[in-house]
Amino acid sequence: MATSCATSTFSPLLNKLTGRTSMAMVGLLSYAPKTLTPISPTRTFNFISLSTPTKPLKKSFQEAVSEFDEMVSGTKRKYYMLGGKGGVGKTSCAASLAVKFANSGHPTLVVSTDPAHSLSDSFAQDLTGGALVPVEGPDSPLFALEINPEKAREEFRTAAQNNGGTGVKDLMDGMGLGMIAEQLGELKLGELLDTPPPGLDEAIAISKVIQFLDSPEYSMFTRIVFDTAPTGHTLRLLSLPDFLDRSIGKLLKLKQKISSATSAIKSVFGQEQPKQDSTDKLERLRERMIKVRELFRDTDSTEFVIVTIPTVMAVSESSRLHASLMKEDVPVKRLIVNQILPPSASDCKFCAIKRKDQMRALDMIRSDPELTNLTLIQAPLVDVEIRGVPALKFLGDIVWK
Ligand SMILES: Nc1ncnc2c1ncn2[C@@H]1O[C@H](COP(=O)(O)OP(=O)(O)OP(=O)(O)O)[C@@H](O)[C@H]1O
Repeated sequence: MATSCATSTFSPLLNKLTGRTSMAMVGLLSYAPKTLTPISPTRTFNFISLSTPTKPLKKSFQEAVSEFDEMVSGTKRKYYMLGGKGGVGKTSCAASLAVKFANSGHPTLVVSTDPAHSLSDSFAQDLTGGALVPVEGPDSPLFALEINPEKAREEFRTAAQNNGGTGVKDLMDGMGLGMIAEQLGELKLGELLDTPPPGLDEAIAISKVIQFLDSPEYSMFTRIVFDTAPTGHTLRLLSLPDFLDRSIGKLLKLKQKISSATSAIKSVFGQEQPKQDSTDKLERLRERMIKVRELFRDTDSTEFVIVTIPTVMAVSESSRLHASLMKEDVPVKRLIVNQILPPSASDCKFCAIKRKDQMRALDMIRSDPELTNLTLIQAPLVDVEIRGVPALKFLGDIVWK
């Protein structure tokens, strides 16, 4: 008997047909447009059964559990960074993890450092503004924060310029020391300031969170979940703290040289000393960058969770991401494979072909030397958009077990 792929009303029938009782199974892909009903706490969500895989799977994959007990245990603060290719479901998985932590008793903070924020969309709540916003719904406090990358970038630019960029060059030019400034040109400071390297905004966003976390307002949070920017950004971010550390170090050294070279002139002409305040600001930024680097590598408190989908392209990118994370000594244990289709029990050719492709991608993961040892978490493709706390709770209860 043929079953349709168009609606979710077939679940009981399909379960009967397949003899499956553990999970409701729904049709996934409809060629007809589908009207989404608004999400309410009473809404029943359906998802895809994966209880009949086509091939025997290795233990961790078969169980498909994230070992959430380990993630939730202890009150010492832990950081989870979710990252992967664009559009694979990083935000949905990060937000669902944050909801799950909060419902498990952890005061939780979820932070978006992706310049293209989608946390507000995911929680169906306005979280913009760069300040902590309480998320309504979970049992324990859950706050969200979308960092404004433009603001963060501006902060760096101002601090750096006050300390050794154009400000210094102008000062030196004004004192007839332009030659020295040119000789120092090889430091490429102007370039750094005028065109900040990609990933800078995210690095500053994370460093900002670290700065916040020292304040009493943030001390209650025992779980911090980062929804990070897509892979390319994350990779650049990883090498960025070192780069910035070096660059800011150069700026500070340059400033030292300049202040000693010009001190005599300044005393003659009565020029103002550059403000100590801005040097402190730059020095603090440098220290925070070092903390970001340390945080990313701290196996006791931090874990990077890779999110992917079962396509050859996404798996290849995840493999490269994992290799880069390993190279940078960033701890990774789990890989979420999101949006998995069910075995095709219907006569829907599209679903069958799509599923076959996905199985090939899953085989790739199993044989990929970079990914094979990770705990693989299967997240099904659900038949509604994951939006709002009830939907995130639903997804979280499937993914984080
Ligand atoms: N398991 C799932 N089942 C159904 N829809 C999903 C699932 N996971 C994610 N989605 C949907 O896919 C879309 C993209 O998800 P999301 O925003 O979480 O991805 P992302 O990786 O954070 O994207 P970006 O890289 O653009 O930030 C959203 O509409 C989300 O609701």
